Amino acid sequence: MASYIAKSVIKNTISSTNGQHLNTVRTFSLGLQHNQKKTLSPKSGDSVVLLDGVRTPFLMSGTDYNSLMPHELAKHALSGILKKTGVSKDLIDYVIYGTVIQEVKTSNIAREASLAAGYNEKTPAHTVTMACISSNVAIATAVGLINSGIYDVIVCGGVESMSDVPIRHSRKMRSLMLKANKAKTLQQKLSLLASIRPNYLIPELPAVAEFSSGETMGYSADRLAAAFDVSRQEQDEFALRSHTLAQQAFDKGYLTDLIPVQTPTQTKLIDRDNGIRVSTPEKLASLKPAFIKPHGTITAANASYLTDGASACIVTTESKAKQLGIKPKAYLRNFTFVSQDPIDQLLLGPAYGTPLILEKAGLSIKDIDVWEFHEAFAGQILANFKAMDSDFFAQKYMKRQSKVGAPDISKFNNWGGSLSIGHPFAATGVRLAMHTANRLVREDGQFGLVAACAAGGQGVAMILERHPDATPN
Ligand SMILES: CC(=O)SCCNC(=O)CCNC(=O)[C@H](O)C(C)(C)COP(=O)(O)OP(=O)(O)OC[C@H]1O[C@@H](n2cnc3c(N)ncnc32)[C@H](O)[C@@H]1OP(=O)(O)O
Repeated sequence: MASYIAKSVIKNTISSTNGQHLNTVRTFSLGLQHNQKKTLSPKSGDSVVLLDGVRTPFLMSGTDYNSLMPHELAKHALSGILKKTGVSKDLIDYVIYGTVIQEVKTSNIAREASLAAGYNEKTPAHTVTMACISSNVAIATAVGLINSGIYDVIVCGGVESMSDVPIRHSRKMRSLMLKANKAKTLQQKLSLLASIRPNYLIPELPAVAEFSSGETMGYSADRLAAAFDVSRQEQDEFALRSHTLAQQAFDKGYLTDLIPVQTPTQTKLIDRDNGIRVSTPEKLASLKPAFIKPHGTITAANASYLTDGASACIVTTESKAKQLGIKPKAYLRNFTFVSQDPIDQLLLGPAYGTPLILEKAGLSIKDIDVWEFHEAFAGQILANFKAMDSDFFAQKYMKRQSKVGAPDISKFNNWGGSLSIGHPFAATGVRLAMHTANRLVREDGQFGLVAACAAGGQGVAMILERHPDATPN
């Protein structure tokens, strides 16, 4: 790690195909050339950087964040990022914040959470939603605003609370209640009351399902795993790997984006994720299928679970970071969003996004030192690997000449992932970016690739480059 920071560089600029400058950098350590690396830098102007990021502990829904409204949970991340970086609230130009299952009372949760966190009331805030990649959208939007010279310092992030999802009356009951509101006489009110039928009282529960097909994410993942011939054992092994690596990363103190939370109803400080659970192959094998019964292969243990949590990060320019005297974590080099058939390719965002982003950035799979994919389901990750490693898939579905290849597993989600750490939908994007940035430092890498799938058959891929001044804390 120290060797990277101490390296001096000689840059030979070569124009890459996408118009970015692909610089060959000769690196030296203790005066000896030992390595050759390349760096991506913008053609002109400042680089956009991920200054730093934080997240609350991610908790299984229905546990210690039970009593919090989502904006109350989000405020911990929003105040936490200011505390961690020392950036004054008055320097924040804008806030972009994601959420997926919206609390109707706080539809612009970005604003409510900023106010709750004590941000300057003069700082505008808007909410974004793109399912599980909402905080990736927040980051990408910030990069655009900064690159266009509109703002300098933007806070991005996301929150999800699955402990108190909006449960609605049935459509018929809602319509009747609205009519009752307008009824003028007692007789009109009584006649509406008399029209209520027992089935009107059945509530509408939100489902983690695709609107266009009605299929749950789990059901779709089960079909995907079967289509790519991913076995139950492979999925269980991957899930166990995720939990084991997350536990190790926590024990070693690597999860430095984690900030403790004190809720009004809890006396103890919440300072760790509570869904990490290193089990045994036998226990995992004993679990029943959760979605397609009785023959499906997705279980509670090889699926991500319903999670509460919030994240926040600061996106700014390299020169602004320098002016503030803060060492950035990483450069935000490039991103792409992808979209495909939401029925059969719902969860294949990483397979579609990875070759595109590598091409855009002028990199190859071998240049990636750190891989961070969102683990919606173990079967979904392994299906993505198979798709990425298939010439047939590349040619038939992506109209590409050949496969991009699967990630090197020794560089993949080395601190666990959404299966183990949890997946509060809109908060996960920042968690992925921070794991990437912090792993690049600890693992002495240069480029990290973040990718995730999202409802609607959408996905994201992003390239981060380690900042030479970055520290792991
Ligand atoms: C783009 C995207 O991200 S799409 C993904 C969106 N997210 C989703 O769709 C969420 C998917 N997950 C879910 O819906 C739920 O977590 C489910 C349906 C899979 C499981 O829910 P539940 O049945 O409530 O899970 P629960 O926690 O009770 O666990 C069931 C059993 O598995 C066991 N179990 C769960 N996790 C583990 C584990 N890691 N190791 C060992 N056992 C485990 C539990 O102990 C329990 O065992 P028991 O029956 O012997 O008591």
